Amino acid sequence: MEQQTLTLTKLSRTFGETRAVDSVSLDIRPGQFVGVIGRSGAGKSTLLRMINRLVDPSDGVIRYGDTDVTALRGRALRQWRRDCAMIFQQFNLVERLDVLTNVLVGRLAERGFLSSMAMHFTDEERTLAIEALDRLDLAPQALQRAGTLSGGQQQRVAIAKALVQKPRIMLADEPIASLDPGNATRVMEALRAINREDGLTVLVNLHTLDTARAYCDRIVAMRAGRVMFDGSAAQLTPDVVRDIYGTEDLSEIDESVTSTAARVAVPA
Ligand SMILES: Nc1ncnc2c1ncn2[C@@H]1O[C@H](COP(=O)(O)OP(=O)(O)OP(=O)(O)O)[C@@H](O)[C@H]1O
Repeated sequence: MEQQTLTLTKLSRTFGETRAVDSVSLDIRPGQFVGVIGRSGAGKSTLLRMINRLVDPSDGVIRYGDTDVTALRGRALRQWRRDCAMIFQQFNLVERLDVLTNVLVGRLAERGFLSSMAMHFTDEERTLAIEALDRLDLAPQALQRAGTLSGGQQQRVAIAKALVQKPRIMLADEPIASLDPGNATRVMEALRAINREDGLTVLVNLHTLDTARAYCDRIVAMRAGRVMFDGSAAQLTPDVVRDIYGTEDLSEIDESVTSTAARVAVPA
């Protein structure tokens, strides 16, 4: 499916006195792999949630090509949410259902209410779901209950579920924050494979700086709702890191950046 540039213009969201996102402007070109980093509370989740309209902006505009995403309502808004699939830290699967059914639930966004309720899927949809699972090395687990899989496997099921939605953008909100290093690496590699093979734009919030450096073409760093840095991993010097994390003490930076979530091995 043809992809367009996602443009955020002076996008803001306030919650009471808190400016969670404060006048953020970004252009995200088709096929980019963008990592959003910053301390807890910097506004990363709010930014992602505004893009798929789970949270409404207080101010500013989101455009996708010629479409004013901020103005979408009803059916057009549902279509947009299908166009930008979202992966969450907590996987959001129905644990008692099997893996294949969980993936097929990704197709429900296409349907009217009644056919969704019936949970009836066509052979074509089942094939699509199995192909997506196979890409993520999970076809053998298709009939297993989702709740019996490891966290990393569940997150890859969530990615398969997002893929059958046939999205144009993949948004991932701290997708590896609850995973051990091995599983975190597999999930990041799955996102990278989808980005490279399908040319899908990926926008991922990450706690860990080394993960962002290892996987992202472009790193956007936020602090107190604002973009502090926007560039490549190579441009992310220790001085910039100090600015982003707001401390002079580099050992404290290492602590805050690497200890709260899984560390990911840097691929060769
Ligand atoms: N629904 C809400 N109601 C009130 N305040 C909120 C709400 N959502 C976010 N905030 C506030 O907005 C600011 C940004 O939060 P956000 O979750 O976007 O940051 P984050 O960088 O994603 O942090 P984390 O990594 O902890 O998720 C924080 O001060 C947070 O407390």
